[in-house]
Amino acid sequence: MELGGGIANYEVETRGFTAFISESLLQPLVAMPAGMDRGTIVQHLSEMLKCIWEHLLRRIDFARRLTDDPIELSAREEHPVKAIGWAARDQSGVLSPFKFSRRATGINDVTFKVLYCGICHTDLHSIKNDWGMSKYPLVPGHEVVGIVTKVGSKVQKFKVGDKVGVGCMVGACHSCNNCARNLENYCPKMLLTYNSTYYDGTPTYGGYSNIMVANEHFVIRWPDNLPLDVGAPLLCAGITIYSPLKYYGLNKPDMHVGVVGLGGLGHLAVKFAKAFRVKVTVISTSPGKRSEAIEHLGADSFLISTYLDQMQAASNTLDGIIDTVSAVHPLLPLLNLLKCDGKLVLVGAPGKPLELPVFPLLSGRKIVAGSAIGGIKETQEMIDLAARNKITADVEVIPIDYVNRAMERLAKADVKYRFVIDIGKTLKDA
Ligand SMILES: NC(=O)c1ccc[n+]([C@@H]2O[C@H](COP(=O)([O-])OP(=O)(O)OC[C@H]3O[C@@H](n4cnc5c(N)ncnc54)[C@H](O)[C@@H]3O)[C@@H](O)[C@H]2O)c1
Ligand SMILES: [Zn+2]
Ligand SMILES: [Zn+2]
Repeated sequence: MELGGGIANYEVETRGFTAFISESLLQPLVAMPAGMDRGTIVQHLSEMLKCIWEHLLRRIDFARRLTDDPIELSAREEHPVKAIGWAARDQSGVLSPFKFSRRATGINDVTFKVLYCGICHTDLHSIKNDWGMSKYPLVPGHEVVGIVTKVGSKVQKFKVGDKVGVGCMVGACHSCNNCARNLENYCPKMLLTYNSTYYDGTPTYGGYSNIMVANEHFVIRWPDNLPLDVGAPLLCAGITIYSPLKYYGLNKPDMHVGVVGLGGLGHLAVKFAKAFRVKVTVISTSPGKRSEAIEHLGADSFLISTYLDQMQAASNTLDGIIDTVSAVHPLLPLLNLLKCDGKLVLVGAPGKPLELPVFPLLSGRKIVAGSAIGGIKETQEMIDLAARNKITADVEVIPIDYVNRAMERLAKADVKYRFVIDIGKTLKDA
């Protein structure tokens, strides 16, 4: 079609959308294929554009289906809600103030003011790129609690003023076999609270920030009698040990369970196992943690993993072990503690592979397994159970500007047992 001003333009129409091909775009192509007439070139170009249109439309449809929200393929700068947080910019892991934006509250979204956020060792692995998949700037934090400030028109579970939490996930496909079993945590399309790319193409940012926006499916109702600061770590550390205790049948009162690594996850493993009336042995490299484990946390016994006589005497006594250690460590001493059919469940996530000796597995039909957080339904169940049984984390509440020092101390296991950032009172716009 011929438009005004003497410039030839061509029109391509698909599903109600129209694209114009300008003469200037055509020039380089006209020059290339010798002997091809202008009409054929336009035809090829039209086909190409149609393909691109179809592809884009399919992506938009897909994103809409997933969230049921009106999706805009917007750049991150275009999000309307101004947010502040602390981000790592590279694998030095140093965190510093960061301005960014969050999407407006979609029809299925809950927006909340963040009050507290726990510091998980995963945050430390992530800012340091221990697993080789960190994208910067990276705003960590997946033990996020606060108060709802806005809800979308289709939101059913929440209203303004409610206390809520968000853990490690903010998206899943809702149609795969794992989602159908309430195991969004094992959905191949699961989106993490930070370091993932959301359906609109923007990065997800975690809870070391003043505002969160999340689809209500991924928001946890907060029980009235559960304090926010000591409850926040349940959203990752709590569910990460609760889920395998249940799934691997280690929550029966006649069981004897070992807990390896008495940190954020480990101390909650002891508390939940005791709530299940399970016998608990803590296995640690630090003799100094004995009285803490037994007198304070209620463990029944304590082993030092490097004391061979103690470990030998305890061999063949445990039904299962929850291993929360964040660094490479030997598995052989742990496998020897298991009874026949015993299960060693790894939840710690060291950056390098562990060595797995096979003979101790064969001789006792033992199992080495893994587990990652838990589904949303199970997380809600765990939070409600924790509130009923008054299970909370032992925390050191810190201001946001202490976060880099806290990371250094966490790397040395110098915290009892979880740092929690007081975001509400200490994160201010500079
Ligand atoms: N599977 C999951 O879904 C999931 C969820 C949360 C955290 N994690 C991972 O679990 C691990 C623990 O997280 P956390 O927040 O409890 O960390 P943490 O630092 O609070 O606790 C780790 C514990 O491991 C001990 N430890 C460290 N190196 C050791 C070694 N070489 N030998 C023996 N003990 C050692 C420390 O003393 C500490 O007590 C991390 O790797 C984290 O990324 C996994
Ligand atoms: Zn975590
Ligand atoms: Zn899925």
